[in-house]
Amino acid sequence: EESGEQQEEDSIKQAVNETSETPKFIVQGDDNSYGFTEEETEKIKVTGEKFEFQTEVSRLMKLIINSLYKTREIFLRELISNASDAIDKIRFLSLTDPNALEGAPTLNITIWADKQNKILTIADSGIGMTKKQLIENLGTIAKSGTSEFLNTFEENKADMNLIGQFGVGFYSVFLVADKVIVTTKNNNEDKQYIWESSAVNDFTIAEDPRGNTLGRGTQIKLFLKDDALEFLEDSTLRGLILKYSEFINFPIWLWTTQSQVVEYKELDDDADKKKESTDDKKENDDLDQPEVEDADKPEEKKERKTKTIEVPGWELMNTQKPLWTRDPKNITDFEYEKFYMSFAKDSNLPLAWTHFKAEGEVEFKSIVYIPGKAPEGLYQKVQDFSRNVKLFVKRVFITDEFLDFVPKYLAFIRAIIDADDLPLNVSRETLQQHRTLQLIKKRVIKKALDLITDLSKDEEKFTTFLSEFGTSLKIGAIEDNKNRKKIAQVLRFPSSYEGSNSTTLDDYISRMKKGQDSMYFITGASVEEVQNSPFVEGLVARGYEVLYMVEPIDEMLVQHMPGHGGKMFKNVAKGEFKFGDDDLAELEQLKTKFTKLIDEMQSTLSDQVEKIQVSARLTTSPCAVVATDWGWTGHMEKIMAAQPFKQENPLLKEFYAKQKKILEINPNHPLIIGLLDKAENESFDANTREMVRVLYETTLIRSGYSLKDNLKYAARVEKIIRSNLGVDLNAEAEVNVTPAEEADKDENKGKTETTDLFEEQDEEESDPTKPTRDEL
Ligand SMILES: Nc1ncnc2c1ncn2[C@@H]1O[C@H](COP(=O)(O)OP(=O)(O)OP(=O)(O)O)[C@@H](O)[C@H]1O
Repeated sequence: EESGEQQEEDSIKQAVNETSETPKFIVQGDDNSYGFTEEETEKIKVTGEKFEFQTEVSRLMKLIINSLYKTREIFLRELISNASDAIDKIRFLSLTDPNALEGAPTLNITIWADKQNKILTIADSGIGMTKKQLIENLGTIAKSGTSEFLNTFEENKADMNLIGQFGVGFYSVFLVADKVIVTTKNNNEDKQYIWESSAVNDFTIAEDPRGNTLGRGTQIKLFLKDDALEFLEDSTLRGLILKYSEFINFPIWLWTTQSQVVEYKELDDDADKKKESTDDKKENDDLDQPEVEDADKPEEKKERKTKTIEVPGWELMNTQKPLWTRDPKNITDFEYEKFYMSFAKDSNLPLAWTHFKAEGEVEFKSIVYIPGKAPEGLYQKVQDFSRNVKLFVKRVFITDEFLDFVPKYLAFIRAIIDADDLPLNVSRETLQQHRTLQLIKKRVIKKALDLITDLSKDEEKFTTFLSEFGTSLKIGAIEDNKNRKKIAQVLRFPSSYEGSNSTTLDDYISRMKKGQDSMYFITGASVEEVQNSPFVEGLVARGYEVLYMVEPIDEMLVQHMPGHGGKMFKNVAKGEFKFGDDDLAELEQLKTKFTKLIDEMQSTLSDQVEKIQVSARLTTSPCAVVATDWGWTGHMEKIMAAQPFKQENPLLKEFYAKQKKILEINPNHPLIIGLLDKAENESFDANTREMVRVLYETTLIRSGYSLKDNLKYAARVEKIIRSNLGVDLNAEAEVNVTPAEEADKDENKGKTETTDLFEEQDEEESDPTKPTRDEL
């Protein structure tokens, strides 16, 4: 194990050494600083082509320029992240093209501040951009949803921190700079180009008059605003780079001035000369200390002295040992959280994670995260691929453009995968089909589900999880045959059990009553609706528990997942319903007792009802409408009515809608007993039949169905009210309305509000008790 770790360590070191060569020494004011002679500046002016920014970009720039955003330092995070992406890209190309790195063999990011000219420069030896890419990448925003983002931004000053997530990170440079020059060189073009903008409506692109100075890569110069000069300070930059670049896999070098204590031998007669040539303050500080020692050791006085000098040079800011390659034992939660926020570009903390090393059939290291919040549009397909999984091979970033690496229902997880056994010399497409990758997928899915199962043991966290990703989990139970059982174990539903707002299916099963062979459930729009449903009352009264499936997806879930733990689901609003054997015998007796009534009712409702039967499920309601085992419940009917289903499959819809229903009657309800009386006494007259129809339609409503003909129902109810009040059934309301007159076309002409007012005043004036206008 240990030697494995050592090997690992060595191979990382090797990987880093390949790329961590110190950048060349720079001198303030040379090419690396302002960079252009007057002549060159003139040439750029003459040859530069002007381009308009896309409208969205201009809108965004305005927002950024006028923003009083407090943490404008994020611009550095965005630039470092772009630089790192650009190096990832060229490194990936170099795997198949050995010449790709030739132009600039050292892969790194360099940052330096030119205090004199107030310029901050960030450079990388990444892939660089061609002229066409410059125009596209730094002039337009391709990402969908940008307009919506800008709208919310303009309206309520949304969090500027989100800028990176919208693929517009580059433009954040205008938070701190009023002019930006981007110099870039890509292998596919001989020329090096200069992009320049002062954040107005346009930008210019010109060929670099200095020629190819970069070799390859991109250099971004920010001409800092006067209120942003803090970003030239070593200490500020050092702090920010440490904060934002901790997980960048390439060396980041900062040009700093470091204090160094140096020892030197002093010869008596040289001492004074030296003193003059160095900085006063430093010299005094340094020379004070040794003097004490000098008294003790007079003979060394002339020999050794130390002093502090300021040495400019490149300082390496990061260690680049990727977090996933480290031993989980030595990684704190805080580090995992920071890493997540950095690689997932999420400003929310992750909810949970698992860090593992897969061995055996396939070997890889991985960290799988569950985010704290569901990303926007989780269920809408905005891109063909999702960027939720980042694949590395031996720490080289390969791709995050996977076509469904994980099944859609797990699309919310974020993962880093670093494999050792994938071939690097194949295209990304071929790679996606590779057997090893298929094995990796399987492992990652299993780990993600294990993580969810573990999380389900933490009540608080799991509640958050379900409110964010509960629907995803149910989609999983519907779509993923192989993992359905595992997913079903963590599903939760509200139920009638002591007002429980969530129970697992296993817990439900453990509470099932003697002789109960299935898990009772009802679907509906809300817990309030279903718990008062006639279908639930009898069961709850008998002490049975009913699961409340109140999410739209639940109907589909029970269709695809017919049961769990050896028990089937049973929709209490559907099909036959029987309890124990005692109940059965009693039902048989009741059936005989109610035959007459059932026959009468059946003949009344023959066009709508397939069957009428004595109910075992009702207690307080007189009756209920039950769907056949293969028919739709009222809730399902409503869901289907809301679907654009009609166009897709009109025949199927009609088939279901025409399914006749079952009417169950409650043998203990006084209304039913009253009707039985009528049936037995041969007094089931037209009036009674009408009542039966109203009773049936009212029951339809109570059972969650909608009526086929609301007007007919209303007319029937009115008839009953009339006969109860003793009002003539045919008496009509006296219609006594004055028809509106045709407007006289001339009447209103020229009449304005002022003339109306005058008329009123004139009337008032004619009152003799009131003073006249003149008197006033
Ligand atoms: N240093 C760079 N080297 C090469 N290309 C770059 C560099 N910086 C930016 N780009 C190009 O410009 C594009 C736009 O950059 P921007 O930061 O605005 O968005 P993004 O990087 O695509 O999205 P995000 O900010 O979410 O990472 C990038 O996609 C990339 O193609």
